[in-house]
Amino acid sequence: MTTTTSTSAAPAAAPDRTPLLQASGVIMRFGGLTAVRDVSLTVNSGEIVGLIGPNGAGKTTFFNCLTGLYVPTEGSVSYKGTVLPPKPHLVTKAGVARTFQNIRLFANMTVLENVLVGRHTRTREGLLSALIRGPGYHKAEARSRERAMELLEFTGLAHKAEHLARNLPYGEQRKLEIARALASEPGLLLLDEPTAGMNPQETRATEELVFAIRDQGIAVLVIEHDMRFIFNLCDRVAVLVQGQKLVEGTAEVVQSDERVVAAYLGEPFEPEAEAAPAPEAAPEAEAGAAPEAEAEAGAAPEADATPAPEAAGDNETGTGTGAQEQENDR
Ligand SMILES: Nc1ncnc2c1ncn2[C@@H]1O[C@H](COP(=O)(O)OP(=O)(O)OP(=O)(O)O)[C@@H](O)[C@H]1O
Repeated sequence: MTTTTSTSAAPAAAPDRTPLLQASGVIMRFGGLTAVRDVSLTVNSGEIVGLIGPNGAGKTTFFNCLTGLYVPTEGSVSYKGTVLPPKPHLVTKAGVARTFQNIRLFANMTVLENVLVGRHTRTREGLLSALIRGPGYHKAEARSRERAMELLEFTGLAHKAEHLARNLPYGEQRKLEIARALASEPGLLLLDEPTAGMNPQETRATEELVFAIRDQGIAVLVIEHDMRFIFNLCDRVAVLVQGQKLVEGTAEVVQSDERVVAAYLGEPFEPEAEAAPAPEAAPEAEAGAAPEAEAEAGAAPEADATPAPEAAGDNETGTGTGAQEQENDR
C-alpha cells in the first residue's frame, strides 16, 4: 500500500490579497526631466501601502500617472486586470479615487454638497432625468443624500453637513476630501499627504480613519512625509528617490535599509521618539485659493493639458476628486 505523506497541511487562512492596482514600468518625462523612472508597484486588496521619498522624488507625479491626470510616457496602469483609461473621471468610475496634496474642495458649497458631487460617477440619472425631476431622479437623489450623510458620519463631519466647506478648519477639510473620494464607492483610495499641516491629534485621528477605511474593504495607497504615520499604518512601503523605486517592503525592512536611511530618513527611524511637532495652529481654510479652483473647475474641469492633452475639453467631473482634479496637481 502506498502511503502519501502529506506535507500540505492546510495553511492558515491567508488574508485576501488579490492584486487591485498594478503599475508596470511607469516612466514620466517632462521634456528633459524624467520625474518617474520605470516604477512598478502593486496594491493588493486589503492592503495599506505607503509611498515615501524626499521632496521632488516623483511621488505626486506617479499618483497623477495612476489616476489619469498624466499619461505616462511609458508603462501601464491597470486596476483589477483592466488597463485604466487616461481620464480621471473614468479612473474614478473604474474604482480608484484620490485626494490631493493641495486641498481641492468646492469652497462655496456645503459639506454635504461636496460629498454629493463625489457621488457623480455612481448615479445613473442623466441630465434629462435631472431636468424633468421625475420619480427616478428624486429616488436617486434621496439615496445619494443618505449615502453622503453616512460618509459624513463615518468621517466625523455629520454635524457640519450644512456648513460651507470654506469655513471648516483645515483638518476637517482634509477629512471632507476623503469623504468626497469615498462617495464614489472606490475599491482603492489614493491619499496624497493626508496629514499635511495637521496637529498630532488630527494626524492620529486620520490614522484611525485610514484603518477604518481599510476595514471597510477599501485598499489604500498613501503618500506621506510623516514617518510615524506611515510606519504605523502601512503593510508595505515603497521608497522613491529621484524618480526610482529604491526599496519596497515592510516598515521594518524599509527602516533598516541603509540606502533609505542615507537617501531619505537621514537617521534610523526611532518608533519611540516623539513625532516631529506639527504646526500648532492648523492653518485656516484658504478661502482665496479654493473658490478660484472652483471657478476654474466650472470653466475647464480638465485643464491639465500639458501632460494629458486628450483630457482637455472633457467636461465631466471626476468623482471622488472633484472637478478641480483636472488642474495640474503641482
Ligand atoms: N507638470 C510638470 N512639469 C514639469 N515638471 C514637473 C511637473 N510635475 C512635476 N514635475 C517635476 O517632477 C519632479 C517630481 O515632482 P513631484 O511633485 O512628483 O515630487 P514629489 O515626490 O511629489 O514631491 P513632494 O514630496 O515635494 O510633493 C520634480 O522635479 C518636479 O519639479
